Amino acid sequence: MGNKIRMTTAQALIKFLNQQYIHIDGRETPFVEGIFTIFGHGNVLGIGQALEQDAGHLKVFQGKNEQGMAHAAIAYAKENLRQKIYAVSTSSGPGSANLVTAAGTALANNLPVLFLPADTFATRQPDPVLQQIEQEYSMAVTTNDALQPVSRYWDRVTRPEQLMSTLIRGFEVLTDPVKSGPVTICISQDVEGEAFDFDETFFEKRVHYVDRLQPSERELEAAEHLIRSSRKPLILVGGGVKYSEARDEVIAFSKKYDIPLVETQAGKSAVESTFENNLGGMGITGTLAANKAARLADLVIGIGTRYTDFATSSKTAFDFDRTKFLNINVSRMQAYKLDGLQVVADAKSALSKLYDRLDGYVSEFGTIIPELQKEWDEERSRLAKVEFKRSGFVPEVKQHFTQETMNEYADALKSDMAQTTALIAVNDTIDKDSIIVSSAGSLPGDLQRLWKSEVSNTYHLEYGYSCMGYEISGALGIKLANPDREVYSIVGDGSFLMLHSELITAIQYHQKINVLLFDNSGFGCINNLQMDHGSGSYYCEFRTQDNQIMNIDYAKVAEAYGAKVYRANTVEEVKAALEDAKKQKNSTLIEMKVLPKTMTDGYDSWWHVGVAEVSDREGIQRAYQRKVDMLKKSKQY
Ligand SMILES: Cc1ncc(C[n+]2csc(CCOP(=O)(O)OP(=O)(O)O)c2C)c(N)n1
Ligand SMILES: O=C1C[C@@H](O)[C@H](O)[C@@H](O)C1=O
Ligand SMILES: [Mg+2]
Repeated sequence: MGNKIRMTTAQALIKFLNQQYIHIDGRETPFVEGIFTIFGHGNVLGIGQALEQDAGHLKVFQGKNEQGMAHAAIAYAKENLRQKIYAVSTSSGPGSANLVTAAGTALANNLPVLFLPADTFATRQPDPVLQQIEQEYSMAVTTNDALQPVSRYWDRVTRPEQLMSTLIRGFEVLTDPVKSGPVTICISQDVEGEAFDFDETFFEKRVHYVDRLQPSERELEAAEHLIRSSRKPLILVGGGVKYSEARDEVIAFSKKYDIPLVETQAGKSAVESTFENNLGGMGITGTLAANKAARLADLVIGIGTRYTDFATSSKTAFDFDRTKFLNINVSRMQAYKLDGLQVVADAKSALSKLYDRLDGYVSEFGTIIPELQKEWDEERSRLAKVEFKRSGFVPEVKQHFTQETMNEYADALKSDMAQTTALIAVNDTIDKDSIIVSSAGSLPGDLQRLWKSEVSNTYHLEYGYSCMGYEISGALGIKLANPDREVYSIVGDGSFLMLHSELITAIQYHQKINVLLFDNSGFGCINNLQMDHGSGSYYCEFRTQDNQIMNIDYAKVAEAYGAKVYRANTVEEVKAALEDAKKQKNSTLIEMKVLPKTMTDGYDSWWHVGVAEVSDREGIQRAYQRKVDMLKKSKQY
C-alpha cells in the first residue's frame, strides 16, 4: 500500500494542517493560517517539537491565557467569514479546562476553530500524571470530557493511526457552513510523540469544496407566494448574510421591492447603516425604528438568523397572530423556527433566485421607512449630547440612582461624561473602515442602537455567548485578519478585569489594537437588570467594603504592559486621544470614566428573565406581574 512516512503523531498533525484548502466560488485558499499555543508538559514535547522541527506555512503565536488565545482564533475565523482558521494547542488539565468557555463561544456563534488539548497518558503508566483529575468512577474520564458538550465534533486520539480518520472528520465539520463550530481533538501526551508509518496519501493536498446550497423550486414558489400575499414584509438580517457574502443581494432585493431591513447583532454591518432602507438593530437592544417596524410587519423574512431572545424581544417583538415568517437558512434546524416557511438554502443563492420572481410587487411601507429613520436619528442626536447636571439630572436608565449617588460617581470617577455621548464621539472620530469589536455588558446594546457602520463588515459583535473577555482577545484575532486596518476593542471595566491577557500578546507581536475602556466602576448592565426588576443595588457596583466607589487606574495597568495610554473624560479629550492613537504603531488604551445609568435603555422591548414569584418587595412583585402579562402576549415556543 504505497509509500509510508515515519513520523510522530504531532508531526503528522502539523503536516496535515499545512495541506488543507478551502474552495468557495472558484477561490481556493489555505484553510489553516496558524496556531496559538501555550506549552505545558502535555504538548511542548509533542506538538511543540513538531512545530519547531517544521511548522510549514503555519504562523505560530504564544498566547497568554488559553481562553484568550482561543477567542482570538474564533474572532479570526469570524473575520474571515469562516473560510480560514487558527488551531489552538494547550497542555492537559487546567490548560484544556481553560478552553471550555471559548468552545462555548465558538459553538453558540457557529464559528470554526480547531482545539488541540493534550490528554492524559494512553498507556496510563504514570497515572495520575500531574494535573490528571483522577475520577473514582472511571479512569477513562479526563478534563477534556468537559469539552464534549461545547464541541461540534470531539474525539480522543489514543493511538497514532487514529489521527487520520479523526482529522478527516474534523475538517469535514470545520468547513461545513451548516455544522461550523469548534472541533476538539484531544491527543494523549505520550501519543503525540509516538511514531507511526503514515500513508503518504494522507498528506496530499486536500481541497474542501463548499458549494452553495440551492433552494428548490417548491421553496421558491412558496416564498414568492408568501411575499406576494404580504403587505408589510420586513427583512431581518442575521449573521448568515455575512457568511454567505449576500450584502449586494440583500440591498438589491430590499431596494427593488421597497422592503425595510432590520439587523441582529451578528448581522449588523453586513449592509451599511447608511443604506436607505436600513432601520438598524432589532429587538431588546434595538432601535425604536426597527422595533416599531417589527410591530407593523405582517411577514418577517429572516435571513441567516437564529432568532435569539435578543432579536425577538423574547418572542414579543411581533404580532404573532398576524405575522408570518419566511426563514432562509442553510441550517434546517434554524429554518424551522417560529413556524416559518423553510427555505433551506444559501442566502445569496436564494435571494438572487427570488429577485426576479416578484416583479410588480412592492411593499406598503413607503414613507414609513424615512419617517422611522428620522425619528431615530433625532433620538441619536439627543444621546450624542447628554450633559450631566449636579441637580435635576435624569439619566437614560431612570429611577435607580438618586442624584446624590450620581454626584458621588461623578466625584469618585472625576468625570461627568455620559456613555452614549462618549460612544458616539468615538463613532464620529475613528476611520470608517476601522473594525470595532465588543461582546458583553451594556456596550453591545449601545452599539446595536447607536453605532453607524458606514463600511460593510466593520462591526464585530460576539453576542451568541456574550462572553466577557472576548473584547480584547477578539481584537487580536481581528487584527491578524486585517493587518492594514485599525481595530478598536470596545470594552467595559468588568470585561477588562475578567480577561485582557491577549493585550500583551498583541503588544508582543506588534499587532496594534486599540482598547477603548468604558469604566463605570461596576457590572453596569446587570445592576440595571436587578434594579429594573425591583431588587436593590446588590453586589454589582465596584465599591470597597466601606462603600467607597472604586476608581482603578486602568491606564496605568496597560502602560505597564507597554501600551500607549490616554485618559479621556470629556468628548474633546476622547477625540484628541483617538486622533493621537491613530498615529501610534503600538497598541493603545484609552481609559474613559463614564457615569453609570447613562447607557441607552428601553425602546419598546422586553427581556424574559427569571424573576422571583414570591417576595416582600413591591418592585419585585410588579416585575413578576409584568412578566406574567408579557408572556400572555408572547409566542410560547
Ligand atoms: C464570562 C461571563 N461572565 C458573566 C457574564 C454576565 N455578565 C454580563 S455583563 C456583566 C457585567 C459587565 O460589566 P462591564 O464590562 O463593566 O460592562 P457594563 O455593563 O458596566 O457596561 C456580567 C457579569 C458574562 N456575560 N460573561
Ligand atoms: O446577562 C447579560 C446581560 C446583557 O445585557 C449583557 O450584554 C450580556 O453580556 C449578559 O451576559
Ligand atoms: Mg462597567
